[in-house]
Amino acid sequence: MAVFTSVGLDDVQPWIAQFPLGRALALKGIASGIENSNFFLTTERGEYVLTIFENLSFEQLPFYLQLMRHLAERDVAVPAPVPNGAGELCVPLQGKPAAIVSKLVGSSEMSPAPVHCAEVGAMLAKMHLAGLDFPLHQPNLRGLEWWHGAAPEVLPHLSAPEADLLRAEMHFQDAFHASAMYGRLQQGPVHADLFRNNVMFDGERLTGFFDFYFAGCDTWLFDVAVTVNDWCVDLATGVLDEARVRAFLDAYHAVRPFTADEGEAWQPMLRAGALRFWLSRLYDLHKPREAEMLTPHDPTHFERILRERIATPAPALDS
Ligand SMILES: Nc1ncnc2c1ncn2[C@@H]1O[C@H](COP(=O)(O)OP(=O)(O)O)[C@@H](O)[C@H]1O
Ligand SMILES: N[C@@H](CCOP(=O)(O)O)C(=O)O
Repeated sequence: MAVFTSVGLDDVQPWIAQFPLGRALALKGIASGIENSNFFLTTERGEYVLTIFENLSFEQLPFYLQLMRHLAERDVAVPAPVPNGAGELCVPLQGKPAAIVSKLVGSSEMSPAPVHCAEVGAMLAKMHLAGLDFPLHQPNLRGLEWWHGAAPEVLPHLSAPEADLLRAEMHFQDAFHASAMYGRLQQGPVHADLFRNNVMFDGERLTGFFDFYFAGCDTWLFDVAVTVNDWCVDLATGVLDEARVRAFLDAYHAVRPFTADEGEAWQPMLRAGALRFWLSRLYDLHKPREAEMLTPHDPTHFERILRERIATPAPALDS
């Protein structure tokens, strides 16, 4: 259940008058999701999604909402936030920040084939290029610095082999992030959490990326690695499916060619993408936030992926 703040049509009616959407006709809570309260909202002007943010503050939201607006204006398939009459994208509802965005058609593709991976790869490259002139900056808040804060907190909860892996990978990633080659990688706004459940498909047609609330500025290749580690993986073993990886990378490369530095950084970056989610899942399991709402995801899935990426080279990038 993912409606943490309950709102009814009567609460929304006076509030929605500030938006150019006409009257609210229906409001229905959305069951999935773990961070925010989401509702399908029907108004006289069409179908929207209303989100009440449970953990993010008014100060944090402009980066995410402005980024979505920027991308939507450049034809990237993302929900477009609707400004109110004063041009604000985020306004209080029940004392919490809230926003209305356009509703994407379709549903998540949880068993992707190469054709779906190609769609995601091409749209991700388009998104990276469209973000080049986005003026706001926020670092990836789940990047190397966060890993250094989280690792000592989770280490006491790990078995000896897990602790050895975590220490060794942190050491490896420190060296990778400090390298001249890493410093030359193209950076910009990235989604940073583009898992299967954060993309909509209508059949084989991608209709949008959503859930931008882990977005930040980081290397484009990190975004590619995070996405490939989810979309192209055999969920039971963590092994990459070559056909899906090739479809994804070829489609990305056709829109935004990979560089030679990215080719060199690819294997360590896949490990970085696995470490990031192993760590955050460990952290959520052992150090739950006070406002934690649902059962945390299984960390061993990403431990398996990390071990697999260390043991077996992934298909190479073209450059
Ligand atoms: N713009 C949108 N268009 C259509 N459905 C959406 C949109 N945004 C969210 N949803 C639906 O709401 C669900 C929860 O959204 P999500 O952003 O993943 O929540 P949370 O941030 O709480 O994890 C999604 O699985 C999707 O079904
Ligand atoms: N994708 C992350 C968790 C973030 O949850 P989301 O529903 O907001 O995408 C993970 O799998 O650990």
